Amino acid sequence: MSMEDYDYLFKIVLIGNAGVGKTCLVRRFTQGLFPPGQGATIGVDFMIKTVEIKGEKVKLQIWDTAGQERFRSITQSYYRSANALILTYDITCEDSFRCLPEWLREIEQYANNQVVTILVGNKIDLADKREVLRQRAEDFAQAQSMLYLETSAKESDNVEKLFLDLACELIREAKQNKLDNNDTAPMPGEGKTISYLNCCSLN
Ligand SMILES: Nc1nc2c(ncn2[C@@H]2O[C@H](COP(=O)(O)OP(=O)(O)OP(=O)(O)O)[C@@H](O)[C@H]2O)c(=O)[nH]1
Repeated sequence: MSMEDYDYLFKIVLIGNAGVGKTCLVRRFTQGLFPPGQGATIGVDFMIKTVEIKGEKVKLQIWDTAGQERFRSITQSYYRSANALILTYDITCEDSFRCLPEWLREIEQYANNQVVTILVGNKIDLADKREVLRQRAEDFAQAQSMLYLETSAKESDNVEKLFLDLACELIREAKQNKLDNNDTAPMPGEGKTISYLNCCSLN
């Protein structure tokens, strides 16, 4: 495939506390594996996967950021150009959920105001260790106008759906923006509600 052989190019950035499973989600999606003994990300990693949605080729640039506080100034610089953010927490770790408002402040401060954000509760294979009820997370996501999905990188649960639904939403927005000719682009600081689209759900 040549460099130009795609219809859309989107940048997706994963953020969230250390250890919630961001790298495992990316590796499951891009390489189809669950890496044993995955170490902490240093700074930022980058992977590419091209998918086809309704006959259109969509190239996804996926940026996996380190959750550790000490890398925050590096990772913040990747927010600005993101088309979508995957804000991840671990359903077995209350702390990772409690930190979400802090992450939302980061998004508010550093991301572009058109960014599509999806909240992801990872590690649903560890159901008996769950600390954050699904309803609570759904309510939180809805209050913040975010999409919500629960995944397991380990069991490959909802991982394809996560990235394909996002790609689908980004295509929809790109087409809409073209139609609107940017007349209705939100003003800085104006919130944006995203409707959830299931147009290319796999399950
Ligand atoms: N049971 C289970 N464990 C998972 C899952 N996803 C990730 N893990 C484990 O959680 C730990 C952290 O995973 P990472 O993918 O490195 O987490 P991260 O969010 O990228 O962490 P940082 O790079 O430090 O920000 C590893 O031990 C993984 O094996 C999952 O879906 N289920």
